[in-house]
Amino acid sequence: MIFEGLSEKLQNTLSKLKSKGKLTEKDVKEAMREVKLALLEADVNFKVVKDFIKRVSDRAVGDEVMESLTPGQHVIKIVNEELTALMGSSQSKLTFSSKPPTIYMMVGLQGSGKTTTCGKLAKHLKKQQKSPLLVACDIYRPAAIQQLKTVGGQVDVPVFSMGDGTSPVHISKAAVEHANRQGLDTVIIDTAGRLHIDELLMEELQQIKAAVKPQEILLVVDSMTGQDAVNVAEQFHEQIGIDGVILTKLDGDTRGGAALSVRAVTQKPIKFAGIGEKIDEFEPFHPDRMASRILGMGDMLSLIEKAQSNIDLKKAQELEKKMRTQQFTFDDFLDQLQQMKNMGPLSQVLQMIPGMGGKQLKNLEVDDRELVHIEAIIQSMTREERSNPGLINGSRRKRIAIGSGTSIQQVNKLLKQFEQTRKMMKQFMDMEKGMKKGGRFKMPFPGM
Ligand SMILES: Nc1nc2c(ncn2[C@@H]2O[C@H](COP(=O)(O)OP(=O)(O)OP(=O)(O)O)[C@@H](O)[C@H]2O)c(=O)[nH]1
Repeated sequence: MIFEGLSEKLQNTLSKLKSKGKLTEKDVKEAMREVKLALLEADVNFKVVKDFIKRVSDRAVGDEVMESLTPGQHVIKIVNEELTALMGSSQSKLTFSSKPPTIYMMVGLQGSGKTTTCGKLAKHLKKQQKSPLLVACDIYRPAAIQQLKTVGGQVDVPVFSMGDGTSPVHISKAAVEHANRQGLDTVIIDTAGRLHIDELLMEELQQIKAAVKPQEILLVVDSMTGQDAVNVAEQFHEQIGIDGVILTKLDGDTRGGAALSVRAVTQKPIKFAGIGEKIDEFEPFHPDRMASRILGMGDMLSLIEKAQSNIDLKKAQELEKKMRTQQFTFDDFLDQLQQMKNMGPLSQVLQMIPGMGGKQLKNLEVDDRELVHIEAIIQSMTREERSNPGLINGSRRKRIAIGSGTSIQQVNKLLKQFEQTRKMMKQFMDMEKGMKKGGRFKMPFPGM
């Protein structure tokens, strides 16, 4: 999970301060020592840590404490703001060229996740009503061209390739001409990677850059490599000049060092984060939300955005009506489950809820497999049973358990949970009715 160790340590340290009505200089010093250790252990660049601690300490002593905050909360606020600033303050969006096609040149070491990320970026652009073209310029790794074609197929984006017998400079120029002819407005060039930075690679990248004058050169780095990722970024930037960074594998067991130092070291923004192997597991990088996630303050905004892009509004309205009239059935429940699954693994979704970081999540033991069981149980019910669960007597329960490959206990548990959810919804709806009208965010799925 992203920043798990760092999150836990920072939260522990800062929660000690939270409850204190008054902070002594010693309290702050001690907390900063712990924050420093936590950051170093998370593999954050030493100089970055030093500057960070200095800024936070200066502000903790110098800034006036807001009336509404305790001194402890004030320090947490400063740490949150400084973590955000460290990662770039605000979201840095992709830029587009005024004269299409806009060309993005993707660079990075072998295995960083470049090819996969090209596909993810293409899908992201498609969602913004763009028509991208993927270009296969990695002619050295035997499977790279085929891999890009597969990724292109997955996202339904054309892939331009001239095989491995033509120079990448020539391929990229021809691809831009092709995009022009076909009216494609964005071009994503997948360049070759190497295990280490070498002169030949850099020369080739410089030549492609000179030939197609990309709008942005985006460096793909593997966040699992920590400090190395930052060194790689520094070298790429020195030699070819990059415009932004895409951090991959933030879902892995990363300590977070790369995410926290790459911006400070290169002065180039992190534009996107890869958070899983699947094409959809990709999101714009928001420094403020990431900082709140690290500090266990949750990330409600990302969650709401995810819900908004994955949940069918019309269905949500119908559902609300059903909840009000207590007609919510197992079919609706299944529908909700499926929409929720579209939002990504449950553990990731829950992590965005304030207070759901680290330990709490572990205690919950969220298990996506359980969702699969629930789905199987509902699918083994007849249509009548789904709309009228009261019908499900002992023998029906047995049949459903056998049909879904689960046990009677699991079926019983689900029936009970369903009944509770229904009741809870009723209460929730009644409560809402009693509240004054306003633009509230409606809970999109049951039980949360
Ligand atoms: N967990 C996780 N895996 C990722 C992510 N992005 C890419 N990967 C995986 O990383 C591995 C390497 O990805 P590729 O896209 O083949 O890497 P590449 O950088 O194109 O490699 P070269 O073409 O050799 O330069 C693959 O197994 C991907 O599925 C991510 O965000 N999270």
